Amino acid sequence: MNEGEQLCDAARNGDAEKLKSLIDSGADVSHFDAEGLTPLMHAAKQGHAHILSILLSAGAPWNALSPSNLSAGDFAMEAGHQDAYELLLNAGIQAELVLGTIARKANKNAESGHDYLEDRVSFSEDKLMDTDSKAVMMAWEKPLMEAHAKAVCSGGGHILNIGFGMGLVDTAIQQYAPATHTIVEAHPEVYERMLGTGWGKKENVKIVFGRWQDVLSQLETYDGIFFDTYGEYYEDLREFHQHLPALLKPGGIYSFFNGLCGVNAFFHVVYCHLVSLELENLGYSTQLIPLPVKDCLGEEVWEGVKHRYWQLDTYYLPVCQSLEDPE
Ligand SMILES: C[S@@+](CC[C@H](N)C(=O)[O-])C[C@H]1O[C@@H](n2cnc3c(N)ncnc32)[C@H](O)[C@@H]1O
Repeated sequence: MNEGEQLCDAARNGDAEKLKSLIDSGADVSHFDAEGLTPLMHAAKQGHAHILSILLSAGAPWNALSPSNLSAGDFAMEAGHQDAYELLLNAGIQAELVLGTIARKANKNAESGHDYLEDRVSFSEDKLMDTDSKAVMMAWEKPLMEAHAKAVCSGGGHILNIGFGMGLVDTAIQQYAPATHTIVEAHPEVYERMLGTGWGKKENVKIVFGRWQDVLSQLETYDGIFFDTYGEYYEDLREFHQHLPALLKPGGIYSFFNGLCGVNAFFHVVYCHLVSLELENLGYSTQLIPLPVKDCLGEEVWEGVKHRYWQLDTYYLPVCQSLEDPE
């Protein structure tokens, strides 16, 4: 048995002494065994929290994935090992807080050669697609969009939505008859379709055509704000959050499409915590309201769609409000 296999064995058996001596002699803590599992995954499956600590301190990656796309945190979560789960969760949050920004920026720069906004899009009854057969927006999200609209319109007044897509959230926002309803949309064809379907003629609607990053000076202050763009990254969402203090009125409600790492349950939890922490640092509390989505997501929903951007059973709808707002 090579050192990597021995490490996996020691992790599985909870044998700290053996594990430490293997690490000291240079065994690779990020080794994948024949099943495609790392020592961290083995320890997580068994709930050996002390082993996880040793491995993480020795540099074991918290976010390695098994062949079935599960991380150590997913294994701990599935087996109900609470201590192990919390340890991995903290490790994930810390790693993303410290190193994530740098890694994500590098990733964004490497991938940003292709600009969605310059591509054609195609509309059908149940989806809006880009040229790469990736879904920009899908009709299964309608109940989610209605819930977002209800949240951001709960105080009435002036509402801002960033990203029109299929107009689902905007249609729902209109039901609340806001005093004004501003929509920012950057894609020329989506914008054209908005005009073609009468959105430009609605009395309380103001359409701002352009990337939100470029039209901030045309925006005012709002009682409710919703953010849901496409072809952007977590860093763009973070950047938008920096502008919240200038855009959201005291007592206002902010929400965003929470598709963060929507294909992996544990990464999703890490990112829900991360975004809540980052919003807290900006002075906002975040409540995550669980909404079951399993029933709206049959196999047929994804027919012809290249990337299943959501694979989880529960959607956590964020409702954010200033921590300092009067009750
Ligand atoms: C996921 S869709 C929004 C779906 C919408 N919430 C709905 O209910 O149908 C994202 C939209 O954001 C637009 N978009 C992408 N990047 C943008 C940006 N930087 N500024 C404004 N809109 C953007 C896209 O063209 C697309 O129409």
